[in-house]
Amino acid sequence: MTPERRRAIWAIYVWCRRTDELVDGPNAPHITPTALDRWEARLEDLFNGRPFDMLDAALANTVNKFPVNIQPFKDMIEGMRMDLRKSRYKNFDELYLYCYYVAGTVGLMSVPVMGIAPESLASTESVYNAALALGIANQLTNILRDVGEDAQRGRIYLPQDELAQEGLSDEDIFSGKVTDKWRNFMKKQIKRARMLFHEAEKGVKELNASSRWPVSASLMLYKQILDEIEANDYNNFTKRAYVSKAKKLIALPVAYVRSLVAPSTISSSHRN
Ligand SMILES: CC(C)=CCC/C(C)=C/CC/C(C)=C/CC/C(C)=C/[C@@H]1[C@@H](COP(=O)(O)OP(=O)(O)O)[C@]1(C)CC/C=C(\C)CC/C=C(\C)CCC=C(C)C
Ligand SMILES: Nc1ncnc2c1ncn2[C@@H]1O[C@H](COP(=O)(O)OP(=O)(O)OP(=O)(O)O)[C@@H](O)[C@H]1O
Ligand SMILES: [Mn+2]
Repeated sequence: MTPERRRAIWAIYVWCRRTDELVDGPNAPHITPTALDRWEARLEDLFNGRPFDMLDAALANTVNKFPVNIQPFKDMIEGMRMDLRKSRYKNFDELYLYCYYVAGTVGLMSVPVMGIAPESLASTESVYNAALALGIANQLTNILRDVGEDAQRGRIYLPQDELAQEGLSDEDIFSGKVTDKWRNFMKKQIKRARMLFHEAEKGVKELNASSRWPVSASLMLYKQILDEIEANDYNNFTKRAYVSKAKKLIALPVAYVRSLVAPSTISSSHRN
């Protein structure tokens, strides 16, 4: 990315990390909905050019330079409120909403910084849809990787109706035994996450040329966590799926070559 864009993404990353840290970090037990209201007031202040601290100032600078909207930031805070309120999700619709709040929003925050290629003929809406898909896919992957860890905190970020369809209950998650029922359930969840990564891939080539490589690389790296869950024979209860340094290094040149694909132009959109 260009140095300016890189700094902007860094500022967004830091704000997201700090927001997540409120509910997941060492101070989490003291975090009340009121504390999140205060965090939201700070967000509004920095969007109005009145940052509270140095890190807020970095984001204030970013929203000055790029046409970033405040809504996805507010939505992420809403996701943290949701996380404080509930620890079960009835169906995929409910889980999707949570994933939008805490991760789809990251895609919406990033596109105005990454920029859409000036020569792209894709609709703005379709690029945002791809960015949303990448956020949701990442979050679903994060959830599938962390099933055991989350269960230890009493949390199950999986659709209850789909667990039931497979004959699984909360108890099965807490006992953490890899059974055929669990493998079947996991196969379907992995398939859904891969579909969303595929949706996202279509959008990468529409981004500004300098932004394609980092997005393509992070997409490939995160998607590979799904392969590692399979390689662990679906034991995401006691084994943390991770992509080795070697595989990460190999992904970089592959992502680079993919990032050279040109955006859709008149000729390519008329191809079919
Ligand atoms: C057209 C197109 C494809 C555009 C690209 C759009 C784009 C850049 C999308 C980025 C998507 C992305 C990186 C989403 C992050 C999703 C995620 C995993 C969120 C985590 C939430 C909380 O979950 P949980 O508590 O279960 O997780 P932990 O166990 O605590 O990890 C988050 C932690 C929320 C906070 C998110 C971040 C800290 C990541 C922010 C990242 C960026 C701003 C970098 C984006 C840049 C690039 C190059 C991908
Ligand atoms: N540069 C990046 N590209 C793509 N995704 C990223 C990037 N940086 C962070 N993320 C996503 O944001 C999430 C949170 O980032 P973080 O750096 O805190 O890592 P983490 O794996 O969550 O670590 P921890 O287990 O300590 O919370 C990551 O799991 C990953 O999904
Ligand atoms: Mn977290």
